[in-house]
Amino acid sequence: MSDQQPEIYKGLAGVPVDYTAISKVNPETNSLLYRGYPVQDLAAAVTFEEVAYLLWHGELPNDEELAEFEQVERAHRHLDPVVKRVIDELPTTAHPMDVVRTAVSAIGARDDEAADDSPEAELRKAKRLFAAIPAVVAYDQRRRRGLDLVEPRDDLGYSANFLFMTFDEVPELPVVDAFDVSMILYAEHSFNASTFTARVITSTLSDLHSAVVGAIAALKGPLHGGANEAVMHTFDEIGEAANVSAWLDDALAQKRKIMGFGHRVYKHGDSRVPTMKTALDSLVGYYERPDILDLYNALADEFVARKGIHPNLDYPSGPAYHLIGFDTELFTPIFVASRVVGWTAHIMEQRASNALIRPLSVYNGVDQREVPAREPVE
Ligand SMILES: CC(=O)SCCNC(=O)CCNC(=O)[C@H](O)C(C)(C)COP(=O)(O)OP(=O)(O)OC[C@H]1O[C@@H](n2cnc3c(N)ncnc32)[C@H](O)[C@@H]1OP(=O)(O)O
Ligand SMILES: O=C([O-])CC(=O)C(=O)O
Repeated sequence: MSDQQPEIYKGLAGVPVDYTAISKVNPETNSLLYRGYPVQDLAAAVTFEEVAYLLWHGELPNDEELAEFEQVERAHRHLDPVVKRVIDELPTTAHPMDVVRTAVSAIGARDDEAADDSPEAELRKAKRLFAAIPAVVAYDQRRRRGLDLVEPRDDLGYSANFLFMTFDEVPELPVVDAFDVSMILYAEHSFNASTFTARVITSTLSDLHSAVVGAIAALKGPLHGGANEAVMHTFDEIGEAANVSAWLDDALAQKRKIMGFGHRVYKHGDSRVPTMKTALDSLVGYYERPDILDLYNALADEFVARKGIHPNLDYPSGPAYHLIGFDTELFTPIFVASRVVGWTAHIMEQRASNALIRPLSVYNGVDQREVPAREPVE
C-alpha cells in the first residue's frame, strides 16, 4: 500500500468542479460577464428585470418578451397572507435572514408546482419567487419599525416598487437607479458558496425552493453575503474618517478580518466595485452625506496601502443601502432578492446536466479499534 496522501484542496480553492454558461468571473482582467455581456455595460443600459431574464433565458428579452415577463412579475408581487402570518409569528429579534429563509420555505410548501422539476415549471417557479421576495423583505423591515404592510404598485418597475413597499413612498430617480444597479451587480457570480450550495442540493434531485433555502443559509455568513451588513457595523465602530488609522491598528493587532475586503477569486480588485462605487457616489451627493464617502475612502485607502487587499462588492453596497434608509440587518436579505436569480439559473443548469455532488474525504481520525465490552445489564 502507498503511504502517499492525496492532495487536499481546503475550501475547494482553485478547483474547477463543473462548467457553467451563466457567468464568467475573470480575475486576470477584473471582469465579470453575464451570458457574455460585461456587467458594467448591462448596469448602464438595462434594468434588473432585463438582467434576470437574460440570466435565466440566455438572451436579453425583446419588447414583447419583457412585457410578458413584467406581467408575471407584477402578478406575484403581493405578500401571500399565509406567508405573512408565518412572518408575523417570528419575533422581531430574529435575524431578517432567518425570516426570509423561513418565508421562502413557506412559499415553496405552498407552491402547486413545487414537485414539478420540468424546465418549464422550474422557470415559472423561479420567476414567481423572484417576484415574491421583495414583499417579504420590505414587510420585515416595516414590521420591525412597528409599521403595516404596504401593498405593491403595478405602475412601478421592480426596484421602484421594492423601495415603495419598504418606505411607503416612491423615491426619486437617482435612488431607484442606484438600487437597481446594486441588484444587477449582486445577481450572479458563478460558483460562489451560496450558489454552490444550491447546486449541491439540486444534485440530489431535491426541489428548487429547498435549494434556494440552503443558498440563503450559506449567504447569511459574514465571509459571504453577510459582509455587507458587517461593513456598516465597521463604519459605526470607526465613527469618522479621522479614526481610521487608530481603528485599523487595533483591528489588525487583534487579527480581525476587515469585512467588505478580500475575495476568494479576485485578488486585484472586484470587477463590480467601480460600478457600485459610482452608484454610491451618486447617493452620497443626493443625500448630502460626504462624511460617509470620507470614511469609505479613508478605510479603503489605508487598508489597501497596508495589506494590498481590495474592497469587494459588499463594501460600497453596505453604505449605499444605509443611505437609502434600510436597517443594517436588512442588507443581506436585499442580496437574497437579487441573487435568487443567479441561484435559480444555476439550479436549472445543474438539473439539465446533473451529477450527484459528492467529493471524497481523507480520514485522519483514530485507527480502527474494538468497541469495549460492556457488562450485561441485569
Ligand atoms: C459578495 C461576497 O461574498 S464577497 C466576500 C465578502 N466577505 C468579506 O468581505 C469577508 C472578509 N473577507 C474574507 O474573509 C476573505 O477575504 C474571503 C473569505 C472573502 C476570501 O478569503 P480566502 O480566499 O479564503 O483567503 P483567506 O481568508 O485565506 O485570506 C488570505 C490572507 O489574506 C488575509 N485576508 C483576506 N481577507 C482579509 C480581510 N478582509 N481582512 C483581513 N485579512 C484578510 C487573511 O487573513 C489571510 O492572511 P494570512 O495568509 O496571513 O493568514
Ligand atoms: O464569488 C464569491 O465567492 C463571492 C461573491 O463575490 C459573490 O457571490 O458575489
